[in-house]
Amino acid sequence: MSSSAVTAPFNRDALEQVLKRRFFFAPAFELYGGVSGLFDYGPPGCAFQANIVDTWRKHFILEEDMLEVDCTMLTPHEVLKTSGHVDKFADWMCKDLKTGEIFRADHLVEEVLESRLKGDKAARGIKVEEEEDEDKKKRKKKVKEIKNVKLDDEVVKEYENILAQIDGFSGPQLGELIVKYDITNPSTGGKLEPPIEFNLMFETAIGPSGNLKGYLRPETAQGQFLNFNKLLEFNNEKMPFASASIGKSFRNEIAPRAGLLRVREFLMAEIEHFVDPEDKSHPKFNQVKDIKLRFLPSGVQESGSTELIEKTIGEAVSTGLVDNETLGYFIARIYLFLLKIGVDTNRIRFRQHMSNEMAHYASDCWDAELQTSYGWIECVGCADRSAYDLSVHAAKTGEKLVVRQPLPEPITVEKFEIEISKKKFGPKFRKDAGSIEKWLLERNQTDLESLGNELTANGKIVIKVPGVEGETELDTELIKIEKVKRTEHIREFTPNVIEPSFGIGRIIYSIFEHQFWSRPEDVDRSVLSLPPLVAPTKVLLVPLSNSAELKPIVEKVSNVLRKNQIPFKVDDSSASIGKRYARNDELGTPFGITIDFESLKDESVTLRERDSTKQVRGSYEDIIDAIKQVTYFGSSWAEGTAKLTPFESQSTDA
Ligand SMILES: Nc1ncnc2c1ncn2[C@@H]1O[C@H](COP(=O)(O)OP(=O)(O)OP(=O)(O)O)[C@@H](O)[C@H]1O
Repeated sequence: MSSSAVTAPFNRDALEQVLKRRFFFAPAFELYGGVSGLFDYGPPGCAFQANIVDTWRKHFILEEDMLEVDCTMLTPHEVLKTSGHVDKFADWMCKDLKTGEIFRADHLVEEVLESRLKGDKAARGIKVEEEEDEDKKKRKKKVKEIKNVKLDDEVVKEYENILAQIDGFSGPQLGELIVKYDITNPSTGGKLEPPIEFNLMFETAIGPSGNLKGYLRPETAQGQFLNFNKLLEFNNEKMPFASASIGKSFRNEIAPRAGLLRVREFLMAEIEHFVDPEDKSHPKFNQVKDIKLRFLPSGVQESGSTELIEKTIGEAVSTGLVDNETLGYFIARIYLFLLKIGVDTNRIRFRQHMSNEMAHYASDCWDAELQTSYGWIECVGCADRSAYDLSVHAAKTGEKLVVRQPLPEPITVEKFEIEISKKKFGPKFRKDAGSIEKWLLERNQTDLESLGNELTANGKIVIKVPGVEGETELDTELIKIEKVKRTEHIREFTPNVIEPSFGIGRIIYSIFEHQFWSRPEDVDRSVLSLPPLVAPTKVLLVPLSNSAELKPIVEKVSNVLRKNQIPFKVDDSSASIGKRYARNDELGTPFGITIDFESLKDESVTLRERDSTKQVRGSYEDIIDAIKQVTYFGSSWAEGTAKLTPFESQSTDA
């Protein structure tokens, strides 16, 4: 049973208590008061995460023959400068002039406008569903903003319009909104400074001299790009291909919040799929084309709406809503993965980045967002990053990051080429000769055409080379730029990159919310309906009593479970069987095996299913086989246990 089948409203407080009590995760360094945005995973959290990662590896890496790499988290400054992170990986923050309190500007605008809209609804007598978790209650007490004030209809429209596009505003635009709507520190009403940029990377120095500046990586992608040539060679130069990486990333978030949803250190799983820019079709697109998804296109958001459009991924690609087949293929595969690990199908949407939100080099970008009690949360990003990353690293290092493919037929091309008179260059420019030469050789065809035209017209060109003092003048004695005809046998191109990027912690937390419910007969008995495939422990082994007589058969069943590599736990405590099962329902353990005195006679045991509490009986070997079928081979409970005998005579859930 999934939570969607249960009528009781979701109770975040209750979920948080279970997650804490069962040590799925907890604030790190709690003994020292904790540090915002840092969390430790306990045993069930670790096992759940490991199973999700294992499923991810099988679903993506195994399925697509991807090449996994494990690159370092410490990254030199130069790499992240080239990738653009040093200059642009920032969020906008604003400071309360008086108290020094710091807010992330877009989140502040969002929260304040949302709370004003709620107040407006209340004033109009419209019922608003309120989350009543501790965190929110505390904040509500502090937030002076939330008043039941009716707003003008026009203002309501403006607010809704802004909220629909909240991810797309620049810092100065957020500053204007803060002034226009008189947004202040929600807890004190204090005035705020205009938003300023805050770079999210943790800076450090590599080595004892302190001379080599570095950062903890904010994503795993750069290591994959830098190993492109080695990976292409490993792949026998075959295209397209994908690399993948799973590892920690670090972001110094301005205001970590909402538990695992916004943290400062988190596990990422990222794919870089390298594809021919002239052919972004995907050979397996047919397999997914009929999958129906819910889309929130950029145009809809820009018109101030959040209405979802439902269509198949095939239609989305053929109508141009999603830019290309490969991007569409990954969107569908992301969806299937999320379903497999326990995300509720009704609470997934794919939101397109608006043009002002998308990186300038990206050609299309969609986020898989999951609905939680904190709103819609981006859990997977899926972007077509074009040739940006490989191009900038190639330009910086002078190393070609390209694919070379033999052409079926030779072709004749006309190209601008530059000829440098090295004999004259050295003596004339001395130490700068290398930099100037490198700069010239990095020019693309458009640059060369205009430089060539200038050289022909004026007999010289004047250029500014970074790192070379003043301007550099070059005449026809030093360089020639001419259009030449050549026959080419090889096509050389920089691949484009489609990048699905998963935040494992955000997905984990969303699944907790999607699969948490309470038994209708007793609200204090909560269940985490984690799919057997990813549940931390698959089986709870429960001897009916702790009589020594049952020990040998418990040992026997344990050994077979161990031999089959099925994670299990024995609970031979003196608590009632019902209590023992209730504990494990909270841990998401999908199956229970009860061993009783009958088992001594014929080695039969009872198998209980967590969600329905249905039971079947059979030999322990058949029961373990059924567990294997349901857990690892996709059988339903009914299919997996078809050969076993329904067992109803005694309820173990009492
Ligand atoms: N602070 C964070 N805590 C947990 N997960 C994160 C965090 N930042 C990013 N992620 C995860 O990494 C994935 C890829 O990162 P990406 O750079 O696309 O996120 P982002 O657009 O910066 O996220 P946001 O806009 O929410 O800050 C996200 O989809 C998300 O699942």
